[in-house]
Order: sequence, then C-alpha cells, then structure tokens
Amino acid sequence: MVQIEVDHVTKRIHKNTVLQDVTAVMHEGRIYGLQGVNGSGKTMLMRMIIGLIRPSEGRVSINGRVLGKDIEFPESIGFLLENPAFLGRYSGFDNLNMLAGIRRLAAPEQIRESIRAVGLDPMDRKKYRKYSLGMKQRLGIAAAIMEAPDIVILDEPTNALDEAGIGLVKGILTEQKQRGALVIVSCHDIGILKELSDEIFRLDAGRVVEHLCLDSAQ
Ligand SMILES: Nc1ncnc2c1ncn2[C@@H]1O[C@H](COP(=O)(O)OP(=O)(O)OP(=O)(O)O)[C@@H](O)[C@H]1O
Repeated sequence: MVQIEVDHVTKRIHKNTVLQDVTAVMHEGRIYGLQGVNGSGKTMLMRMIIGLIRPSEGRVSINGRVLGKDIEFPESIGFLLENPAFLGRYSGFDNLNMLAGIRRLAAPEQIRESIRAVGLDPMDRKKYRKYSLGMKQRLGIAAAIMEAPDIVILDEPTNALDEAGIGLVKGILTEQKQRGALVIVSCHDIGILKELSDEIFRLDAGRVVEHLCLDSAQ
C-alpha cells in the first residue's frame, strides 16, 4: 500500500513563492498528471515529493512517514527529472548497471528488460555521449523504472520523443500503474495527459487551481 500526502505545502525560494498551499493525496495503482504552464511549479512539486527540497510550510508524507523528519527520501522511488546525470563515456547498459549497483535492487536482466521497454538495444555499445536527445530521454525513463519502484515520477517524459517513443511511454506508464505503482507525470500535451491520467492537478503560479478526476476505471 503506497500513499503520498502533500499537506498544505508552501515553498519559498528567496522572495519567490514557488508552491503555495498545495494539498494532494495520491494512491498506488493510479496515474496523477501535473498540468500547468512553464514555471507553474510542476517540477518543484515533484522535487518536493522525491525529497530533494523541503517545504517552507506544511509537510509531505509517504505512507504516514514525514519527509525530512521520519525519513529523508521515499524508500522506493524512481524518477526522471530534466537532464539525468549519465556518464558520457559509458554505454546505456553500463550507466544503468552502475546506478543499479548503488542499491542492488535491479539484476542485469531487469536492466536489459527496462532498456528494451523504452525501445533501446541493451547490447548496443554506443557511448551515452553519442546518444540522440530522444535516446537520452529513453534511457532516463529506463533508469526510473528498472527497480520496479513503488513510486514513479516522470517530468516531461515525452520531451524529444518521436511518435513511436510517445507510444512506448504511454504503454510503460500504463504497465507501471497495472503493476501497482503510484505514477506522477507532467506533460505539456494535454491530450496525452488526459488520456493517461486518473487524476490531474492543474497548477498555476504554484497553486493547485483545478483537480480533475478522470478515473477511467470507474
Ligand atoms: N533553483 C531555483 N531557484 C529559485 N527558483 C527556482 C529554481 N528552479 C525553479 N525556480 C522557480 O520556481 C517556479 C516553478 O518552477 P518549476 O520548474 O517547478 O516549473 P514547471 O511547472 O516545472 O515549469 P516547466 O513547464 O517549464 O518545466 C518558477 O517560478 C521558477 O522560476
């Protein structure tokens, strides 16, 4: 059972309020879409849930445990934020294998499986620095899902992807949801977001201005 509770979270950076009184409850087996114009706070909210930044007011808890108090980071999470830090001189598989080595939660076959899932070849020895933008994006998604985490957070996963890549991402998100993960995704294409999401939070200037329930299962 996975539950994320964002409880009246406000975040101020210098004199800028980047999140304002945001409240949201999220559950496993569902896809939550974050919608909003550039600078509306989508990435900040994701960073807050990942535990990379702390609220100025309010709190975020994962399964009842407060981030920054009871735990530093969610126990089981995979994410893609802009510009994943892969090493240019290694192949896609080698990069993921090194990352997996930190926690030892993904076996080599699982890594190969997630590389295949994003439409890349796990046996391709091409160095990451020679990857196209779309290939880099695909590898970032593979890294986020390879450990089959309870929570999957993808910031603009369809960026730089062609039609086939977008199709793959849609399939991957649905698969993650079906295996019971709690998925949070942002996307500037409202059509894609509506198609995928069970619920959408629309942000504007750091506030949730709309909460849509689209639950296709109901
Ligand atoms: N490192 C930072 N320091 C201070 N302010 C920041 C920082 N990063 C982002 N911001 C500000 O926080 C606000 C929210 O930005 P955020 O990146 O969450 O927007 P977003 O909705 O993800 O936008 P986009 O669609 O462009 O990705 C913006 O006003 C932005 O200028």
